[in-house]
Amino acid sequence: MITAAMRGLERSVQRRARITPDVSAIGAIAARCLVEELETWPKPGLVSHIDNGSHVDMDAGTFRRSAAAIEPHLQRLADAGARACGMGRLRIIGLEAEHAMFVATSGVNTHRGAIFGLGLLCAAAGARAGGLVDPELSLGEVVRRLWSDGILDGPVLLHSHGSAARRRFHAGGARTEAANGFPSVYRIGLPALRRVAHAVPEDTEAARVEACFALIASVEDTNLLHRGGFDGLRFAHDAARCFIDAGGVSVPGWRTRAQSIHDSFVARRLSPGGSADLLAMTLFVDAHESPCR
Ligand SMILES: CC(C)(COP(=O)(O)OP(=O)(O)OC[C@H]1O[C@@H](n2cnc3c(N)ncnc32)[C@H](O[C@H]2O[C@H](COP(=O)(O)OP(=O)(O)OP(=O)(O)O)[C@@H](O)[C@H]2O)[C@@H]1O)[C@@H](O)C(=O)NCCC(=O)NCCS
Ligand SMILES: Nc1ncnc2[nH]cnc12
Repeated sequence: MITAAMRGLERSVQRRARITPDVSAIGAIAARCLVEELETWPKPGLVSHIDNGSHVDMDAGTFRRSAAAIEPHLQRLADAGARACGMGRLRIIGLEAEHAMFVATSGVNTHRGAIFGLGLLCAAAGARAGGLVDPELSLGEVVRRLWSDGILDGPVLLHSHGSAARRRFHAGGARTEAANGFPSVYRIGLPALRRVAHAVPEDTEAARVEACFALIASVEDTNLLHRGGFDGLRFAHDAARCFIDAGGVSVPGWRTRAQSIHDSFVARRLSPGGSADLLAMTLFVDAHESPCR
């Protein structure tokens, strides 16, 4: 006999199933988002399946190998989230993922920022799929509630380009973004992605390009600071903002304009790697929180 309580449980499980995939699928979804980020063009200064942007030491193959190598670790982070692990355990898995990335790329840093941010979102998706948190909470909010103290108290990398840029320019970088629940994803990336996905559903790449430019226009990207200082960051913000304010991908000829901005970043050796990571995170959150998928 089905009781009212069982019916209520069934309804709540169905509602969660609509927005929460199986824990075992989370790593594969995350890796797919990394590949979708790569296969987005034009992305100012960044590597894609079309060209290497402002980079001489990596290409699309390097990024594909990196994404494949870190996928099992992204899944381990999801499993750890489902087991209610704390930041100490997540950090150990994150460092093992970084090691796997460096082995796969022969020492090139392709995805350190993505391992950190996307990894935390995978752990949050695991916690949500495992029923440890309110299923209505966004993934960013789960990260903020469960791990923000551990994120901010974690050991500082003394020798990364990012930490040098943060010391010199007092930028917040990847940790601040994560500890605050990924405001750039929720306030900038997702609205831009969904605006275009709604208007032009057949061109998913256009939606990713719009989200990428919107992110570059506002993120305090430590990679841009590392390569171009304040002037480089300002140039990137202004160029991307100009593209979005002129109508972005809704205006005919947008690809040519986007390509010329891409060329102007390459001419200055600028690379917004943090915004690329945030694009992958935007795609991941969209895959988990879009009610109609
Ligand atoms: C906590 C860490 C993230 C520490 O890293 P770091 O001290 O370096 O901190 P950040 O500068 O804040 O950023 C780290 C990377 O995050 C990306 N990023 C930059 N700005 C932002 C931002 N505003 N918001 C979010 N994310 C951001 C960016 O990653 C991308 O760039 C990388 C390429 O960098 P690099 O090699 O330096 O640059 P190149 O230009 O290629 O070098 P050259 O050619 O000039 O030589 C690439 O990885 C992209 O992903 C920042 O680099 C974290 O690393 C840490 O502590 N990890 C330990 C594990 C852990 O705690 N994990 C938690 C659970 S998963
Ligand atoms: N496509 C890309 N190009 C350069 N740096 C990146 N970091 C993450 N994705 C990137």
